[in-house]
Amino acid sequence: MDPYAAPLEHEQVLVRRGERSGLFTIVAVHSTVRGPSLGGCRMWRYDDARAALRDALRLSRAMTYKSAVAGLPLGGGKGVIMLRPETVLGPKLRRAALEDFGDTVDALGGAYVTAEDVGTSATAMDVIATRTRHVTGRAPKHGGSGDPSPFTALGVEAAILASVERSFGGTSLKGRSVAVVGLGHVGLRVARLLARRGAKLVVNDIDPARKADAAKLGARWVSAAKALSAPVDVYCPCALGGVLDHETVGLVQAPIVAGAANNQLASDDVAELLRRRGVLWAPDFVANAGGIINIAQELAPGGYDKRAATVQVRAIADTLATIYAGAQDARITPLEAALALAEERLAEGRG
Ligand SMILES: NC(=O)c1ccc[n+]([C@@H]2O[C@H](COP(=O)([O-])OP(=O)(O)OC[C@H]3O[C@@H](n4cnc5c(N)ncnc54)[C@H](O)[C@@H]3O)[C@@H](O)[C@H]2O)c1
Repeated sequence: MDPYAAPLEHEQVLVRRGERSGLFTIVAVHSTVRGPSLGGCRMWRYDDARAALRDALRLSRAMTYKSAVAGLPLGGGKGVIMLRPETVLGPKLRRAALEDFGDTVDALGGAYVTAEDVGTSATAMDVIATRTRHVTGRAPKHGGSGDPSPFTALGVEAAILASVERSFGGTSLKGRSVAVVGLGHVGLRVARLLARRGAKLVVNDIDPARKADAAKLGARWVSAAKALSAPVDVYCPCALGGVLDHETVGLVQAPIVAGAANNQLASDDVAELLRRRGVLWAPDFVANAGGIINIAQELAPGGYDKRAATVQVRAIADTLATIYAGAQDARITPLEAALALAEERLAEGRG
């Protein structure tokens, strides 16, 4: 059985071949129960249409849970512009594909609102905005909130503080050690925030060019394998997903895992393996919601307000504390507690 199979429980899935680019654009609207479905537009190479559709289905579902747990008045959706392995993406074709995607978004009449994701940027959102008004994450000069990464990083910091408080009884990071893997847009910012709080850092990135950043932070550079099994207080995955599976979970020495990466668990049952090992895992879709919380502010009646966004992002710590307490009371994993909270909020939306 395909371990990554996506259940079809969506409200709408629209697949269109773009009239300008000839490329397939897909939008999956998982839920609009709490509000318009919001999720990024991924421009990515796929071997076949099934893989592209599966991505849209899985990621849109995850967005429903992420926004519900964060208490946002939003549902979950996701867009995909499907490139073929052989597609040569010059500036003309890129623009044509983004315009085509804009038409697909517009055809949904506001049920889906797009944002940036892997392969797209604030500039891409400006192109999409020539075809539809259902766009967020545009550059600040266009009234948007720009790059979401600083807010995602702030949310991960809040998640780490809540986890440290739960495990050690205080939020001070002085003398605490953290292994950050992936020093990209989010990870490097997280590392900076933690260094400022006095944490000792162990870091890794697949890209050796990041060693200079590590040196500036006074962080110790180790291999990815060493970072995973480092005897630190917190393991903070900020690269790609699937890092914790049935094999790697046994290597984790840190009592806390909290990071930005999406889909950290290769499968949901890994959450129970972590619990049995006494590892506190901050569900990824709770810890990394800072970016979407910030973007949601663009849709607020008064328009984008950075200060309000910051307050809401910091509240990820409170959400996580509630999830941890609920998990302990019910003797379930933080993942199950987070999903239960999401279901509760979805039920409120339906009621
Ligand atoms: N950017 C956001 O606002 C945001 C929001 C929510 C979730 N996320 C998730 O957080 C993660 C990081 O996002 P980002 O925007 O910083 O991406 P990014 O591409 O800027 O950074 C990822 C970093 O990880 C490194 N990397 C990749 N594979 C690696 C590996 N196997 N071992 C070590 N390092 C590796 C890359 O070299 C890069 O420096 C992703 O999983 C993303 O889906 C990001």
